[in-house]
Amino acid sequence: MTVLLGVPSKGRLMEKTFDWFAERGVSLKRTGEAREYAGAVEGVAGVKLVLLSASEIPRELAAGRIHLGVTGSDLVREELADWAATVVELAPMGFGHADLIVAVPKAWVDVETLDDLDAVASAFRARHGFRLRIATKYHRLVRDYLRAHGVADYQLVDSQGATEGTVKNLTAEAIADITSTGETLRANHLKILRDPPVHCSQATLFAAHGAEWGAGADAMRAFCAQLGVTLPDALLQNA
Ligand SMILES: Nc1ncnc2c1ncn2[C@@H]1O[C@H](COP(=O)(O)OP(=O)(O)OP(=O)(O)O)[C@@H](O)[C@H]1O
Ligand SMILES: O=P(O)(O)OC[C@H]1O[C@H](OP(=O)(O)OP(=O)(O)O)[C@H](O)[C@@H]1O
Repeated sequence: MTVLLGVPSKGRLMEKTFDWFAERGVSLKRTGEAREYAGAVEGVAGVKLVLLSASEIPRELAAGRIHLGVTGSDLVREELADWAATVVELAPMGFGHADLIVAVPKAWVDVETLDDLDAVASAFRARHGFRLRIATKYHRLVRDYLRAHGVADYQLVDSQGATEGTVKNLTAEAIADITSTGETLRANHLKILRDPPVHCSQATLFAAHGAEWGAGADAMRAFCAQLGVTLPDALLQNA
């Protein structure tokens, strides 16, 4: 059986993933025509490359359709209800850093922390008759975070992109999104709350608990040894 390795199919995440494996003697390549999602692995036996959208990799791991996957740690936590029981973090990869944060309009001079946001949210509801809206695509992570910090009087509104624009467009009062340079927040007159971020994300190599390893177990052991990655004992116990 072949070990299936899921990797982001485009952009910076794909290129940096290819670099990370190359530094460890494994060559990952896109093959075929420019827009064809086909790939090849050289330098290790019994491993096949599967090119996927970064946001689909958590689901493919959970379904056991791939054995290994590279994606942002934020996406795994957001997409999988019980992520730690479903996948194992084999290696943080040191790129794709982004913080999932909550931000409010810069003009809200009295709001610097989640406690301030909670106070404003209660007042907002009393004044407007509806709950303060926070735009995000990270529903699970943001809901859990706000619950843990005692913020209750809000509603999440879905935003799958250009989230920082929702405040200006009057479809939300605040946002929760990832940021790396902070430029998009600044350009949209938003400021990050002072509390610790919802999550500090980076690209991570994950393995699926529920995948069938079969004869692929030996290839997996050799692959992890080559990558310098520690293989948790529990992972291959059913192989
Ligand atoms: N500005 C950024 N800086 C650093 N990392 C980022 C940035 N934006 C996104 N990321 C990270 O990249 C990952 C998402 O990558 P990407 O947008 O390519 O995935 P995707 O949603 O699957 O894309 P698509 O659906 O268009 O294929 C997330 O883990 C996220 O944290
Ligand atoms: O802090 P910065 O360096 O400005 O980066 C942050 C931006 O990057 C991401 O957007 P992406 O480019 O993935 O597009 P999206 O808005 O469609 O998600 C994120 O959603 C922010 O909008």
